[in-house]
Amino acid sequence: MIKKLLPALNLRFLILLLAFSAAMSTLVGSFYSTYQVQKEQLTTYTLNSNLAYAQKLASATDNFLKAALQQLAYSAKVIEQSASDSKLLSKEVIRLNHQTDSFNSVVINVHGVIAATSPLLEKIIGKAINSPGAIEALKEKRPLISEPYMSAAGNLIVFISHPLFDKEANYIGYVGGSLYLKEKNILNELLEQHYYKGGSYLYVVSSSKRILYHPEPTRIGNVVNSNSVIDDVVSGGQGKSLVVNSVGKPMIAGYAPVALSGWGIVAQRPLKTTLSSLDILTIEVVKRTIPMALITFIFIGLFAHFIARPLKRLADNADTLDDPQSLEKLKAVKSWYFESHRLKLAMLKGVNILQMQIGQLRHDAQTDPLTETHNRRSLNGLLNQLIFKQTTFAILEIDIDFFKRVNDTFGHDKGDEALVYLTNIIKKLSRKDDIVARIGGEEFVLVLPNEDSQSAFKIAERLRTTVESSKIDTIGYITISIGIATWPDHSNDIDQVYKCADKALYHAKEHGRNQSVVADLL
Ligand SMILES: Nc1nc2c(ncn2[C@@H]2O[C@H](COP(=O)(O)OP(=O)(O)OP(=O)(O)O)[C@@H](O)[C@H]2O)c(=O)[nH]1
Repeated sequence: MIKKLLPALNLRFLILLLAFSAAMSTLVGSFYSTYQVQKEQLTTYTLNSNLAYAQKLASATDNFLKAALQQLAYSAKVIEQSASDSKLLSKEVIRLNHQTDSFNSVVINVHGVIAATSPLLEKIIGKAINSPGAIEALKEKRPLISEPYMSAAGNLIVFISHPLFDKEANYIGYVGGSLYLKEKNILNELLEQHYYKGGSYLYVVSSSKRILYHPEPTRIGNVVNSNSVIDDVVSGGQGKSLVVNSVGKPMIAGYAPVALSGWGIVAQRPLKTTLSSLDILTIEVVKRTIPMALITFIFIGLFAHFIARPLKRLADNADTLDDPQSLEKLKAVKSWYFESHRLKLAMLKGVNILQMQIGQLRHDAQTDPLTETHNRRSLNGLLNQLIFKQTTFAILEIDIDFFKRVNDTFGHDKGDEALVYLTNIIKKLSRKDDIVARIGGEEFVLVLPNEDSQSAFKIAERLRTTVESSKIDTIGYITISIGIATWPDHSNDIDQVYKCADKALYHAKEHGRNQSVVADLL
């Protein structure tokens, strides 16, 4: 299994993999952390701006309500001058109505009966009023902003009133006005100045968590429970928070209370919208990063190639160190950095030693140790090469005569010296392309390429006579017998040629030794 995997996992691939994963994790990591930091900043910024906006609107609403109460207080003073004067009452409520343009105005006497209205509604003048706001105002006898309530005509109303007292400080009723929350009024106008972009909106709740203002009119009048922001703002708290709105959307909310009425103003923006610009920014950054990343990867690829190349070449050569050309191939490897250079030097050293040893072994395997001539195996190889090249040749099979006697008389060492001595004579008389081999104890072969029987015989005779006439210091004179055969004249089969030479040599021995004999043609 591992062996199967190994070829794919080359160094270049591993460097690429490492560089790619490092670059990718750095990129993804930096994108992620940048995104997170910016998301945090954007969220915090939106939280803060929503809080600031809610505070601003809460204060504006507070001022609006304060102004409304002050206007009522002024009217109350005017009315208190002459509460029984119905003309004055009418005049003042009309003036009040026109002054504020925020709500209608009405004067109620101590019995809860309507004394004057603006706009003028004659049919209700003199009638008792029993709306929750009116009842509350009569009961409280103080400047009051009522809880919102639903009127008989189905309007959501907040009733703002100021009590009336006579000169003796007896309570004589109140002057007040209704603010119709679902209709266009100054409160709506104030709130609608809000910039509703990207899903941002704000809403106002009463102290009883009823929605007084909402950009979606159907929500007005609804009571909102289980909302931490509303719970906090109606308790007078202000702050900022991530909340989920009534339709399950995460929102970034800022909220502040309206001190005078106990209402709460919540400004919020969908988290998704807030972050969408960040998503676009991130995609843009990724897009712009891609070309640079590609260039980097190409650069890494090239670099990986240059790092891996010398090691790959060295590894390729490692399999064929016994190849005679491996030394040259190794030298050609451009080992441009420290480790590859060290490796190359070590391999060169190894190859040198290996090839020297191989050379020595080859030499040993092919050479006769005593005479340093070819042995039989080497001779066969060389003859096969000649045959392969169709080079004709003659074989001289040379055998020392009565060599046993030499050994017996002078000892084996002297016999060895005689063998070396004979070798030197053979070598001296042979030409560059001739092959000298020792194939047995005192048996030699001299191969003469491109020689026929005749010229081979002449050379054999020259050799024989030279030996015959050369005195070896330690043992005196020796003679040799030579059998001669040629390839392919005697046979195409090299074994048969040997046999012919053998026969000729045997013939020489049989007929008095110290002679050269050419084998008969078969
Ligand atoms: N000194 C020495 N003697 C060897 C070596 N190899 C073989 N001999 C000897 O060579 C001799 C060969 O003897 P024989 O085969 O009887 O032949 P010969 O005495 O030369 O007689 P003929 O060949 O018939 O003339 C033997 O005594 C071997 O011991 C060697 O390496 N060194």
